[in-house]
Amino acid sequence: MSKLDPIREKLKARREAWRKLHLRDLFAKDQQRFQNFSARLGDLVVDYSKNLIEITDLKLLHDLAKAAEVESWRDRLFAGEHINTTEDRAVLHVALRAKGGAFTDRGSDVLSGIRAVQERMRAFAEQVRDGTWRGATGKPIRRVINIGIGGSDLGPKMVTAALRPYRHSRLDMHFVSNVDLAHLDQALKGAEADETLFIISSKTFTTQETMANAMSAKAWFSERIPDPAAIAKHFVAVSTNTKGVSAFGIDTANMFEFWDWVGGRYSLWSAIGLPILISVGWENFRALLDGAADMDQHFRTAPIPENLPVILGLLGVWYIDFWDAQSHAVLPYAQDLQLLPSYLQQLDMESNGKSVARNGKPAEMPTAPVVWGEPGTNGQHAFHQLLHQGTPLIPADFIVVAKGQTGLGGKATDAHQGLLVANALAQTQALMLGREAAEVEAEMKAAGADAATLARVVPFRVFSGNRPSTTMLMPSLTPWHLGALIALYEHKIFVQGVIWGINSFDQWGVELGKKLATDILAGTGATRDASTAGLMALYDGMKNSK
Ligand SMILES: O=P(O)(O)OC[C@H]1O[C@H](O)[C@H](O)[C@@H](O)[C@@H]1O
Repeated sequence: MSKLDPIREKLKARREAWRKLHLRDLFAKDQQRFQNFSARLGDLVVDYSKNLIEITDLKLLHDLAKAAEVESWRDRLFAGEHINTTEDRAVLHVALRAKGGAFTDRGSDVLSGIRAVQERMRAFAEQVRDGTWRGATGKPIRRVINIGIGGSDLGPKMVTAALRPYRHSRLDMHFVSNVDLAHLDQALKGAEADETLFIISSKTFTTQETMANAMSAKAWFSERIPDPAAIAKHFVAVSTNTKGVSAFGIDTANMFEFWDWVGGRYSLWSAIGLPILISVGWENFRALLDGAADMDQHFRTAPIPENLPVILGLLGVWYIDFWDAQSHAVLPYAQDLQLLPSYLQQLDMESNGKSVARNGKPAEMPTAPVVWGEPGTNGQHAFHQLLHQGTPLIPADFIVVAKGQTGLGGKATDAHQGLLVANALAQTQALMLGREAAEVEAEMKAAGADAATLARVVPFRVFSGNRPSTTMLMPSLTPWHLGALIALYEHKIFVQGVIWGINSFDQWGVELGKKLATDILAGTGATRDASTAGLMALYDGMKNSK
């Protein structure tokens, strides 16, 4: 029996008690509910009062965190212990953004290496930005194409998109991840070889898709500029694999290094962030790191009841383990955060999408949810129907930014932003309050509806309410706020991994498919089962048909 079990039993009982509770009543009863159930880091405010919790529930959840030793696991992470046991690695992405302090792996300092690479990245990015980095024909770079996948794509792509107003106007940023050649084709459309910089980003420098895209990019480039010496001006690499980079034909002088203690999905703070740095410049990149560093410090020092990542982690555990929630919606009310949900899909689902605990036994409780979402208000006109009236319980994060960043300025920005924020708040209110039959009836009667119409329509216009949401509010989407927000999710996911007793930092689940794809390419894979054999035969026919 786990020492968490007695607390879990109490939480189960509380979940039963909730069958008679409604958030509408709790808000009516407690004028302080917002103050009691919100926390902040600086001006990043997290309002979790519209969640299905009372003080009793929160206290039990805090007990759960304590019993799972969240604080000691957190300290082990920051101390550089090899908590990624299956790969025997430290988990030190926090060192990449640290403002100072001491971070070691196997007793050696890691900060000096981080600073040295940051200096090289900064110098290189500065040259690309100010135009002193010249291409093969002496022109400055206009297009940057990052070739990478998973963690070597999603983080830099999401952040570069989110920091749109901070981007360098001459530099057009593209991200190619899919091995479908259509993706590279799109990025190369209209590109001039002598004005294009390719960043080949791969921790391992063996990832099939990235290597295939990098080879094709090199072939495209060499067709246009056959001089082998030109490669050094147009191709740089970001990797932990020096040999692989040299073998590919990139001068290691043009390689930006990182280390095995940086997990792919936690790597945007490392040299993998080079496209971000090139696009927004050092000051803004450093502000992004600072936001994350400040969240790290908060995570390290804030007591559990005020600790944002712990609070969010516990709320997720509450819904997944005790309310049978299977998904979690991320709804940024900021178009520039449109890629945040897909970024968080990898962060959360690749970290905690596991069913074997650290001790090699089956996990005791359900683990990571399906993470999904779209920017508001778009989602309201698509899937919010299900959030409001569907059968599953879907906790949702609403990310709200007070000031818009359109650059159009003036009244238009204010008017649009007013609409956007009103919609975000209205959604959380509607989910929480719901709408009872009596209210619907009264409104319809006042509008002149007869008894037959009421009978036909009222049940369909009822909203149960009592549907949980968390609102994260910030003044504007600055690099600092974005850094803090990403680190908040990183640590939330870590807290959940600790409570579920799983290692959030390996990803064995992605291996089998890679191996089988290799077998299928080699022609040995189709013999394993009739479905694959049948599909292969059809595929062979289709690809050869005229
Ligand atoms: O950076 P790379 O070594 O090319 O890896 C790219 C990605 O592919 C792997 O399969 C993992 O699932 C990801 O965690 C990783 O980010």
